[in-house]
Amino acid sequence: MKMLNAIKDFSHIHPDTLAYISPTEEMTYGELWRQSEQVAAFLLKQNMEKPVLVYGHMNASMISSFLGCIKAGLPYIPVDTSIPTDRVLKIIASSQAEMMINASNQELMLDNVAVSMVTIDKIQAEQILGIPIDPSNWVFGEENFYIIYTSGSTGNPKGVQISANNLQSFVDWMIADFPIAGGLRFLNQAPYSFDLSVMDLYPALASGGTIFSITKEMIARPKLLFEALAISKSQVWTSTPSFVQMCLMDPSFTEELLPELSVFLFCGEILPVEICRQLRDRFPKARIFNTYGPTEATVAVTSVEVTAEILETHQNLPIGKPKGDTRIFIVDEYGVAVRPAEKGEMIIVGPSVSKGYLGQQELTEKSFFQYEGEQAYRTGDAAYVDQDGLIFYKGRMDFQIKLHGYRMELEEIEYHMANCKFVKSAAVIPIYQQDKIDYLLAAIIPETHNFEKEYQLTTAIKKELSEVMPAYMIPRKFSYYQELPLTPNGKMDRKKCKEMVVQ
Ligand SMILES: Nc1ncnc2c1ncn2[C@@H]1O[C@H](COP(=O)(O)OP(=O)(O)OP(=O)(O)O)[C@@H](O)[C@H]1O
Repeated sequence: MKMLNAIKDFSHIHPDTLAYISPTEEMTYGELWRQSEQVAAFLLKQNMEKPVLVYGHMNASMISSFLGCIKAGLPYIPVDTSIPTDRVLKIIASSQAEMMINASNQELMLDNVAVSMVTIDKIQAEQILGIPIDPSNWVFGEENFYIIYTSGSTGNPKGVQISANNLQSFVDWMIADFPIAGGLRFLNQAPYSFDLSVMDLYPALASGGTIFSITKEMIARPKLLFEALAISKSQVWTSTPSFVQMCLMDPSFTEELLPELSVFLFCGEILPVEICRQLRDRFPKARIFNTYGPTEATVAVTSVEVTAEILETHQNLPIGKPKGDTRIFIVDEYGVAVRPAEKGEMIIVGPSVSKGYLGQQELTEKSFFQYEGEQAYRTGDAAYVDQDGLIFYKGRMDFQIKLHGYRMELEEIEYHMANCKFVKSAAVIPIYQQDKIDYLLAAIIPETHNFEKEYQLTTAIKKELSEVMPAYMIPRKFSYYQELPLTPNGKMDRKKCKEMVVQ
């Protein structure tokens, strides 16, 4: 595989360059290559065929374990320590994994499970023969490189299989179409079980860059987070919009904190215009990109640079245009292409589309198909294309709700709310009575304001909303909070928001 060969060459020429830094650990390219050889040799000795679970949270040895699995011809499944045990068990059952590498410093107790656990220390302590690993063992072509589990609407995790070819197509695009020169520092916010992390991990390693990780403990304690950012020397920022929004709440989140930052890459959620305006003010030298994609098409497949002109001319930011090797069609409910500017479901066709969900034939057939000899995926995301060929995301089809007979999208309401003068961030929650939605409730982090009473603030927000949306879409009740919960992946946690507001 081209990418793995690039990492190999770089490790041999620059063994002392840092591949990975966290405030508690460092790992050079030489060490990364050596440790991954040991992991591979250990795995080859076990003579296994099933994917290998790699458990941990932002540990350097997670990365050497990933590469070790790949060199042994086995795909890996990243499992972050924040994933509840019950879900880990479901992932083990679904993947039929026989081995778990524990790269964390904490023990994981799994009862009655036929999976062998091994720590990195144990692997390193073994006398292992067979190094260097012959590249003929490496994962290759359509073979699976990693399997990332997404939650799926049923609550049962779905294992998205990403092949070496899928990943290579993504990495080639990142390096060719984004300002990612060799040897940059990449900030890593997303845990490895979330595919947004792939956006920093592999472009960094494939270009001789360095990954700087921030842990969930830091994210939970802004003081630690800002101390880490201050020493990170980050040049490429990759995160969800929700995460950067949290950072923007602190006035010290400016160019002075991160003087070398040159690129912001966003993915995973709607990127509000207001966030980009603030970023342009605070980081005037940095370029901002909005990218879009589902895990099923390898992280991201569209992109747009959010320039001053785009910001001036758009109230809703586009998600951009597809990468060169990929086509996106917008189709109606019968699968027929809609007319230009009409809304429909996005279908992604191209070499980074996954072969499907591991061991779930029926689910795979529902969402994946072949189109003109290429793999295609029904995203479940609504969108339209404007006359310049820019795609605009219009929410998830399954976030569509019906209230008093009107069909509407919760994300669209949230989007308009986030653009209101007095709103920093908002989640819109449908409140049910029996099986029917009774009304909508908005959970809001307000901007600083001078209203004496909350109802005055509510009136002002409702007035602003009435200028951009019909009355039936405006939430009936408003609640105000200091912060709204995020998922471990850094996206807005709608489930927790709901629990919070209906208490
Ligand atoms: N730039 C973007 N703007 C708006 N929405 C986006 C953007 N990028 C991604 N998304 C949304 O995120 C979805 C992909 O996210 P991901 O593959 O992580 O799965 P998820 O459904 O968010 O999470 P999970 O299935 O694990 O609960 C896309 O289908 C889309 O709805």
